[in-house]
Amino acid sequence: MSAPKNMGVNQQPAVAATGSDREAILSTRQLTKKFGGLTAVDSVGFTVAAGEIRCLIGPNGAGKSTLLELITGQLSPTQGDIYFDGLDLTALEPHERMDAGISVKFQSPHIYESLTVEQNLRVPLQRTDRETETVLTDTLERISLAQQANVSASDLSHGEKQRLEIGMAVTLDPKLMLLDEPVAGMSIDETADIAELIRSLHDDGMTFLVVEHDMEFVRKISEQVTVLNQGSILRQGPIEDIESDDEVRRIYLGENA
Ligand SMILES: Nc1ncnc2c1ncn2[C@@H]1O[C@H](COP(=O)(O)OP(=O)(O)OP(=O)(O)O)[C@@H](O)[C@H]1O
Repeated sequence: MSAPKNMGVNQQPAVAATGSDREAILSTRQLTKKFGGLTAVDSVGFTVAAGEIRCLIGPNGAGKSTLLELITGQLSPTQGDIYFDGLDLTALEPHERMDAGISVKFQSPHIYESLTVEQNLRVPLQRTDRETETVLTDTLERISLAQQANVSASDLSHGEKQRLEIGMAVTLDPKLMLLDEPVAGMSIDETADIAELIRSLHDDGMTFLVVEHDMEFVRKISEQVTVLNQGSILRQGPIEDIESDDEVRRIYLGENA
């Protein structure tokens, strides 16, 4: 997708270019990140509609994680802008982006192994004025870990740890959740649990941008898919169009479908 035309520095497109008439919640304009001579993200103009689950796929090294890190503010762009929910995020610190309503779950678990499940969920809640006990009860139910509330996080399975970390992000009630390969290394049952969790959060209005290689999982959760290749958007559209696209199959899906 090309960058929206005639857009001033502080404007964002009102409508997501996804074939949907829903409002855009996230958009980037000419977003670029160079590491020395390598352009990891190359002038990406990209829009996610409020309330959608968008999957971002592409070969290893395509720039998917870098794009997420630009959105969270872990990385600063070499060029370009990021707009979220009416705000120009580009110069904001990661914690300010979190306060604006963006939560992230990176690829490797970032939980506190020595704390219990419940204690882990209390950590992000310390920075909010949300009603802690109600949020805790709701979140434990939602991530299906109510029975393990007092279990040490170190004793959880891989899938449970991933659910706990998504739960930690959910306690902040984000408008947009970024997930980097949430089902990597999971069993079929664990993967199905995460798909169900994402769909239930989506039903409650949360927007998702999910980087994933597992196409079975992508099919389960996402209608619109963006394909990144060598830092640029190669294709964007409904999952069935993406899966039948010859070039996408040649560079990526041939091995992963
Ligand atoms: N901090 C960094 N310093 C230098 N190069 C980097 C850095 N981070 C990423 N890269 C390079 O940028 C390119 C894009 O990497 P990125 O991790 O974003 O790809 P990806 O699509 O997420 O890949 P994967 O599917 O393997 O996770 C790669 O060539 C990678 O080696």
